[in-house]
Amino acid sequence: MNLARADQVSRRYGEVLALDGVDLTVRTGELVGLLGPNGAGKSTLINLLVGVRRPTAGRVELFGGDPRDPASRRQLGVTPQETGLPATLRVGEVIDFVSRHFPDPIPAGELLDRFGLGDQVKRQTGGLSGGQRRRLAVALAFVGRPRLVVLDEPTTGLDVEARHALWEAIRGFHADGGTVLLSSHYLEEVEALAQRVVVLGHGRVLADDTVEAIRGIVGVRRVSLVADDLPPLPGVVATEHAEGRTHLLTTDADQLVRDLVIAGVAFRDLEVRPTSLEEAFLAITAPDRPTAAAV
Ligand SMILES: Nc1ncnc2c1ncn2[C@@H]1O[C@H](COP(=O)(O)OP(=O)(O)OP(=O)(O)O)[C@@H](O)[C@H]1O
Repeated sequence: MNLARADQVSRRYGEVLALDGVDLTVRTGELVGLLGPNGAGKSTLINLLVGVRRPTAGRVELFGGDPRDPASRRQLGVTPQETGLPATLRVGEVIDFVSRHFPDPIPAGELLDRFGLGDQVKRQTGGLSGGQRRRLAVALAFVGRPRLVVLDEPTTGLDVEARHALWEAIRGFHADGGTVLLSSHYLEEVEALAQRVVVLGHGRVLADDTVEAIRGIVGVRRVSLVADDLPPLPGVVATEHAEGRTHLLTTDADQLVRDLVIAGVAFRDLEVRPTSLEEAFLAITAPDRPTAAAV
């Protein structure tokens, strides 16, 4: 069953086209990562799917209905990117307040243990660390035993330990049959959690595939050098020329450098560095861009 669906969805904010013809389907039992650089449109897509905003064009569905209809959101848990907790309320009181909205909430103690906050129940939220506050905000999405949880950059600002505690909680929910859509800047986070990855860039879906397939694409490196003439080189997925340098995008930089040496290329100023997600995707998905030509 489709729990959330976007069908040719666009969203404009004045001059900015934040989403441009996006298709996305989240099915029961999936753990889907939404990956993309700043401004790619991740939060906008999430806000449309959970009914906070309306699309400019296209259709959005949640549990088969309109996300803006409260009835469609009964089995949904959400943690937005920015959250605010009343500073003077205690952790237990916040959970109690949210729990009262649901017929069968998870007991506060159990929820807090799951999120590594078991000893914080009596603390005022204003006295929590930033990481503890974020974990509480994420935990609140799970209070009502939702079928679908949507988390917008759940681990931003968390240290490694807190991040891993949160990953465990998300994995536990998924292992019990829960469905998750989470956005992230971090490939590492999506790799650790998701089976399927949807990559957004400039408001478009650049890829929608398994983690393995996406890793293959974003594992691209940039071998950059100055050379007068280059022979055809195996393993180069795109070539760019800029400011007198040639940039070769490849999935195996070591082999490419060996091939350059074997071919006797008189290169100078060699640099090897990872491509950003955005660079890799733009290079691979838009081979007819003026600066990138598939070899
Ligand atoms: N309320 C708004 N008013 C005007 N422009 C907006 C608004 N919300 C988002 N945008 C613009 O829409 C585009 C997509 O933003 P969005 O927040 O969806 O991206 P994102 O992928 O979630 O980015 P980030 O990773 O930085 O959170 C950006 O250009 C952003 O500036």
